[in-house]
Formats: sequence, C-alpha cells, structure tokens
Amino acid sequence: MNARINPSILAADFANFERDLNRISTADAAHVDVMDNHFVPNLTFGQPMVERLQEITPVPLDLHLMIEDPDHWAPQFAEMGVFSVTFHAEAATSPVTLARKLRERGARAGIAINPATPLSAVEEILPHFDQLLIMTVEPGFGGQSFMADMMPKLAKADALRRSHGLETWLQVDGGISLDTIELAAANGADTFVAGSAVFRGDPGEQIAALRAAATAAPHAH
Ligand SMILES: O=C(CO)[C@@H](O)[C@H](O)COP(=O)(O)O
Repeated sequence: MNARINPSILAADFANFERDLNRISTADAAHVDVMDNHFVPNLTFGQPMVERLQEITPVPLDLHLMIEDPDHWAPQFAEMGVFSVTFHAEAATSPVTLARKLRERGARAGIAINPATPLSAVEEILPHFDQLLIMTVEPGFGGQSFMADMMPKLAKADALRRSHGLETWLQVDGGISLDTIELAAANGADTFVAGSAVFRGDPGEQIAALRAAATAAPHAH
C-alpha cells in the first residue's frame, strides 16, 4: 500500500511557516486547513496566506476548505496552483459542478464528510472526485481524539471504490498518530493527515514512522 502522509500545518508554528514547511519536506503534501469561523467555530487562513504558502512550500499543498459557500470560493483557491482542494459535502450546493471547476483549474478535487454525515451522501458522486476525506474528529481544531467509530464508514468507502474500479484516494483527518494510523490503514485509508503527531516531535522522523506503520498495517487488499 502506498501510504501518503500529509502533515497538517494547523499544528505548525504560525510565526514560522517557512521553517516548518521545510521541516516536512519528506511529506507527500502539506495539509492546509482553511476555516471561516462559520462552517466551523475557528478561523485560520485566507486566500493571501494560502497564496504565499504556495510560493514558499517545498511540498504540494492539500487544501481542506472548512468553509461555507465553497461553490463560490473553492475555484479561487484552485487557481493558485495548489495540488488539491477538498470542500465539504455539507456545505456545497453543486458538488459535481464544483469538482469539474477544480479539475479544470488543475487541482485534484476532494470531497469531505463530517462524522455525522453518512457515506450515502457522496456515494453516487464519488466518481467525480479524486479524493474522499472522512473526518475522524469533528472539524475545527487539532489535538482531538481519533474517532474509531468512523472505521465502518471508511471500510465501506474502500469497498465502494474497489467495486467501482475507482482510483479515488481515501483520506482520514483527525487524531492520526502512531497509535491510530494502523487501524485507519487496515480499514482502507491511503492518505493520512496528522498535525500534532508530526509537529510534536521531530517532523521528519514522525513522517517516516507514520508512513512505515501505515504501510505495514494488514490491509484488505
Ligand atoms: O481538519 C482538522 C481539524 O479540523 C485537522 O487537519 C487537524 O489539524 C488535525 O490535527 P490532529 O488531530 O492531527 O492534531
């Protein structure tokens, strides 16, 4: 299994993004949590900030938009040349049209679902997406506990993509650490967002350890 590790810069030092991005240069991508204080009760990065991060990052940017009205805002983020843009199913009005717009602008298109949102909400539209993000915490803050009860949903998503021959990546986000990554990998995740677990220790070492643990996990296929 090809395990991708995307550190969340929500756990980086906000006064030292250039230094901390360089510390995760062995990661597959940097996960950037854009929060608008409406869709979630927290406020992080706006467009000028993401634009600047895109200029200085040594790794691709994986944007996670926890915002209202992604139909309006997401294409503008995609135009910055970022690697991927993921928006929430709960917030979008026309997700398929939006996925097409993101791809037209050169970004991989991702759709995210909150813990309370069932897989059925995205089942039919999954073929239009490059990535499905299954939240393993309530979105909004880093440092929360991994919700193991999301594993049946993850396993179902994995079975669905395999039965339809889809190449959709399955991303998990929230509480991913050396204690939880194997369980997520065993249930079908291939892309892992980790904030605290990476930046709490030596980021390079943590990335390598997380990748090795996910790769070694017994996997359904
Ligand atoms: O989207 C979010 C939180 O809403 C995440 O990306 C967190 O930043 C993950 O942090 P840890 O749980 O790994 O500390």
